[in-house]
Amino acid sequence: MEKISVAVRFRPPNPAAADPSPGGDREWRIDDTRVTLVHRAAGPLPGAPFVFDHVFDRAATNERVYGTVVRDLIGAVVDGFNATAFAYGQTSSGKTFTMNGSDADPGIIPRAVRDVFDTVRQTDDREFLVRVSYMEIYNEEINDLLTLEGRRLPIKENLERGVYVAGLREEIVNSAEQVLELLQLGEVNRHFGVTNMNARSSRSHTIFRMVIESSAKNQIDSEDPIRVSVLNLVDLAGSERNNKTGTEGVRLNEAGHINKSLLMLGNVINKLSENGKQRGHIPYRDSKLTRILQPALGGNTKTSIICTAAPEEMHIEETRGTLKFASRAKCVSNCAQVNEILTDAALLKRQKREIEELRKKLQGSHSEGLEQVVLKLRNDMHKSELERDRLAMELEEERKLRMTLEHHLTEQQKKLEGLDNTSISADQFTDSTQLDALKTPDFKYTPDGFVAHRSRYSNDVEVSPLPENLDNIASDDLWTCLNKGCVTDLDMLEMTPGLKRKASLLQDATSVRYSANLILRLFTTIYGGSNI
Ligand SMILES: Nc1ncnc2c1ncn2[C@@H]1O[C@H](COP(=O)(O)OP(=O)(O)OP(=O)(O)O)[C@@H](O)[C@H]1O
Repeated sequence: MEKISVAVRFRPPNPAAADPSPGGDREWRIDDTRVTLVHRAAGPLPGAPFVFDHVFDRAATNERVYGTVVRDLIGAVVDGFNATAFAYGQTSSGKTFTMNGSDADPGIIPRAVRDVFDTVRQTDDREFLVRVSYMEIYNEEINDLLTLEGRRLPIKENLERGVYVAGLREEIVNSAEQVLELLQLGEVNRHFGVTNMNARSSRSHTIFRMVIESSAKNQIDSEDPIRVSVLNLVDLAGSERNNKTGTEGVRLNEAGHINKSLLMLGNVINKLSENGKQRGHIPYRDSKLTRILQPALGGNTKTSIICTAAPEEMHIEETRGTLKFASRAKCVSNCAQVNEILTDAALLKRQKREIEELRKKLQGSHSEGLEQVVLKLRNDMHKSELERDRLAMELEEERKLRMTLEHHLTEQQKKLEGLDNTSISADQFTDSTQLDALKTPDFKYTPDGFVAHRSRYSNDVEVSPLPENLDNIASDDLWTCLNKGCVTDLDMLEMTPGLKRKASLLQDATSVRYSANLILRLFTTIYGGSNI
């Protein structure tokens, strides 16, 4: 953001007046950048002095005014910034003199035109295309000053061009002389009128515009954007009081339009000068002047205002009004930036370059450490994933083992229940031999048969500790391990003929009990007793 630059210029006392001296008791005193109303005899009058960026007295030449206020804008315009300079002030205060000047002392416009071409010539690395247009706003209508056909031109607006005057002629120019010739043509078409205050009074606001396009001469690098900037040099019509100017008829009508549009300009400046929160809506659309100047007032433009003032005491109130306007304009900020137009290819190339720059930054010393940290984290994460998979596999195997053991347990329990429910009565047997065979051998006297001594079965079963890893032991070994102390000692066995079916029933029952017992212990050892 940068503030609008504001200068005040006092013209010499009107040489055309009967008494060319300022006259009266009061006068404006200039002290560097301060302007104070003083009484010639009594000194400063009540009221704070006005302070501006620059103040020029009657002795100031157009050359000095241009060099102080406008020259820097020309360099900026050639570099791609928009710029606007305009003269504001009451009628006959010296606006046209400041903008156009005289043969002896050319004004801002001819000086700016020459400077633009000089600067373009000095810029070796770019190619330029310069176009000019010249228009006036007369009675709130826009006329093209470079052609008589361009009358009542409409203002339009779109995203690409912003606010523009449709149908305005733009001449491509390549020298200052060419532009100055066009300007002379425009002056012929411009509305002037005779008033009591000015023999050649501007009855319209004029806007001379230079559009400057440039691109890099060396097109090897297609990334270079095209720059398009606009320089507006504006000579406003002056506010006037009818009783002073003595206008009537056409002139009165013109004066009404002039005063109204200047009032709108004042409103826009007032709004823009207010604190951001209170500012609210800016009434740019209330007049054609403020619409066309919109970018210069709070927009993307470097702007300088030269407020011209008359020194005579009879114009003190008008001058005070001009100084107040200038003071408010000083509070307005613009935000100017280089206007670049990128082709698609240029845009792509620019983005690629930005990515490359970011990548290089990442590879910088600081990011090297970061990359190592990232690498380590990635390795750690990979290890964690492997560990997670291994645990998942182990869990799955344990689950399968548990299911198998549960299945065995269920089977064995079923068998046990089957045995418990088996009650054999003596009636079921056809002879007593069969019945005897079911009796405990120890209590049966069988002199000729083999009797297996079962006394050992009453001993407590000694169960060996379970191996930690069941998979490492062959199933037979496991069985031996599990049944240590329970296996029948064959040497101790006395064979006895008996009822095979019944005997096998008993043997099965014994075997099942042991198996169930062992599986139960196995479960208790693996999962803890509560789960079973
Ligand atoms: N700084 C100056 N030095 C010498 N003469 C000046 C100066 N300023 C203005 N004049 C003269 O004063 C008269 C009025 O000036 P000018 O026409 O520039 O006023 P203006 O503000 O453009 O008026 P209007 O608004 O009516 O067009 C002209 O004769 C002009 O030559």
